[in-house]
Amino acid sequence: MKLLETINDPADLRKLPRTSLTPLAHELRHFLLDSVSKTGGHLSSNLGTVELTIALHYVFNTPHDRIVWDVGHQTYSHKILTGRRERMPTLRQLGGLSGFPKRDESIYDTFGTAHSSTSISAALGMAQAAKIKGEDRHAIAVIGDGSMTAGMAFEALNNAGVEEDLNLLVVLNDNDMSISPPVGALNRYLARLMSGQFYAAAKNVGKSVLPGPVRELAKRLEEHAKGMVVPATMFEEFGFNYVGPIDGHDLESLIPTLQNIKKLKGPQFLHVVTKKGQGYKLAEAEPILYHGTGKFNPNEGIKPAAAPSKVSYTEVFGNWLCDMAAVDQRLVGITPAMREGSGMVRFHQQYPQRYFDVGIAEQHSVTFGAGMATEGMKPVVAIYSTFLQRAYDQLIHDVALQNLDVTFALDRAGLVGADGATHAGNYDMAYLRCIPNMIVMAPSDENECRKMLTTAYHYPGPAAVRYPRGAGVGAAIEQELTSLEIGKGEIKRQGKGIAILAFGSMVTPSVGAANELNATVANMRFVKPLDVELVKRLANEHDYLVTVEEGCVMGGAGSAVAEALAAEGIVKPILHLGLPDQFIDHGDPGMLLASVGLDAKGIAASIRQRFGGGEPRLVVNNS
Ligand SMILES: Cc1ncc(C[n+]2csc(CCOP(=O)(O)OP(=O)(O)O)c2C)c(N)n1
Ligand SMILES: CC(=O)[C@@H](O)[C@H](O)COP(=O)(O)O
Ligand SMILES: [Mg+2]
Repeated sequence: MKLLETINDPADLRKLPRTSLTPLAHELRHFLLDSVSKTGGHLSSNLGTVELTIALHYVFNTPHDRIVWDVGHQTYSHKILTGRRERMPTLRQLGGLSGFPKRDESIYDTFGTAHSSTSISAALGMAQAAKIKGEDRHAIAVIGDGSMTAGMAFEALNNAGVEEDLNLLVVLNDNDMSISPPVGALNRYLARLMSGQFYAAAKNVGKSVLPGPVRELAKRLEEHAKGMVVPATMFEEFGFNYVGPIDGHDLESLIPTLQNIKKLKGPQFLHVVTKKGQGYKLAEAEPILYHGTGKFNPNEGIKPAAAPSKVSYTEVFGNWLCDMAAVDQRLVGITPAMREGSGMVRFHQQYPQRYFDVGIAEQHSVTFGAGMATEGMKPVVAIYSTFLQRAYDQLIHDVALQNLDVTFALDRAGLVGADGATHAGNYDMAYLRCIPNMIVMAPSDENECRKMLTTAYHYPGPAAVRYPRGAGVGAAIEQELTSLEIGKGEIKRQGKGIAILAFGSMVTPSVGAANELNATVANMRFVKPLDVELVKRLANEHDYLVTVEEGCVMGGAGSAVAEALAAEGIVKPILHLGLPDQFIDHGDPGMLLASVGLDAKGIAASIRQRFGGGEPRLVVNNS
């Protein structure tokens, strides 16, 4: 029987002799590769945290001691060791295991994560609560070097370092990578720590656990060896006891170091060095490619896809960015650490001086763009809808209130599929349309996306284009950089009785539904400014109105239509279709949309259910 199969929870792991842990790590890594290659998922980060996960569960008394995993995309080993091994084939699928920690999935998932840089705050909260309640437990935050760049992580360090009697451990998992290569001064600083202070682990742990005279001797020897007094690390200045860097793949250093740290009081900081993709040569060589994978054959590795028939919206944006940059020197492209996902690789290559990866720092990315705009630059902030949530005040206070000319390219708008509720871009239409000065667009196809980006770019104030993950409908894309008339929608299909006012990705399924019902479909294009003339006309010419959007119904584009009707004093039966007031878990995007009635069939069914059944003027199937 394999070692891994004997472990159904960490208590089983803790019964193993130390000598079994290295073979266990080997089995676990093999299992991970095999499993992720069948389901897809975040491979390279998980391969890099195998030993760290084993060591943490081996040394600490989980779940009594709390581990909070930052981002949580590296928790597959943790899931496997905490009773979920057999469910790994369901990873990120409808009804299956989440790709991130979830409190309702396991008692070992102490805190839900997926947006980065929250772990230190959450673990500090847990440690503080334990102190108040008089409970003796450790709280451990495991955070990557990329996630460490976010302001929130430093807010938490600043708060934690003065709490001298808290059992808080921050483990910095430094693999010298974010999704793409890490950026900024922190990365340079960590590299300096790594190059100069490998002896420090022994120093700091030793200092704290050795008796006084021995400690003094050790200190003198160490200073003698270096010929200088070592300056405190930044983390020590924050009030942490800094230990490291140590090799995060060497269980022989990880386990004793953690055992020693466990005995210490007060905020501890352990710096471990790991390799993204460790143990799978292809992922080690190309950690970006293997950061998030689909299914692949592990013997062959990920193969370049045969030329896809449709381009993704991300590519539409990336191509537009390069084309617009070619004709306007003022254009600058900004990404908070999502170069690949946002389609900016080619822009980075072609315009390195005008490309800015600011790290995982969404708030900063927005205000940085605002600053550029004050000087006459034309910033384009490319950001996932879900991550812009982080920068809401910056959007209002720094951009919109000053009516600054910043273009927002909001990728991953709507349901995203395998990443689930944490990454879904469900709220942007609601949270953007209420901000004065903003204009907000949602394309129904790829060509319209390009035109909307141009429209947003030329609009001399804040403007957002929100487009979904993945491919569009396969529309031909014109190469010209042309704008749309602001605030104007179009009739896509003329019918009778029912008018469907559709936004963005919902135009195509609405046409499908309208074909069944002989309804009119309007592609509204603008969430803001809304085409009020079109709304009035549709209301006058039809008996029933339906709004459809891939965004939250509450406060979204449909609400804008209802508000416009009310303002005009028009009373009409109206049905709002969109994402319900609930979080929607991971799964296949098409299935998820169908599950909330946002495919053609579901839209038609909802309309029938609401307006059918004897309503005299409803016209169905009479085309
Ligand atoms: C707030 C936020 N912004 C961006 C992301 C996207 N993202 C997920 S993992 C990741 C890189 C994290 O790097 P690191 O913490 O070093 O972990 P590693 O992947 O190297 O293990 C990024 C940018 C996110 N999850 N949350
Ligand atoms: C963990 C994380 O936040 C990212 O890796 C995210 O999963 C990327 O999503 P996309 O695959 O949509 O770029
Ligand atoms: Mg990293």
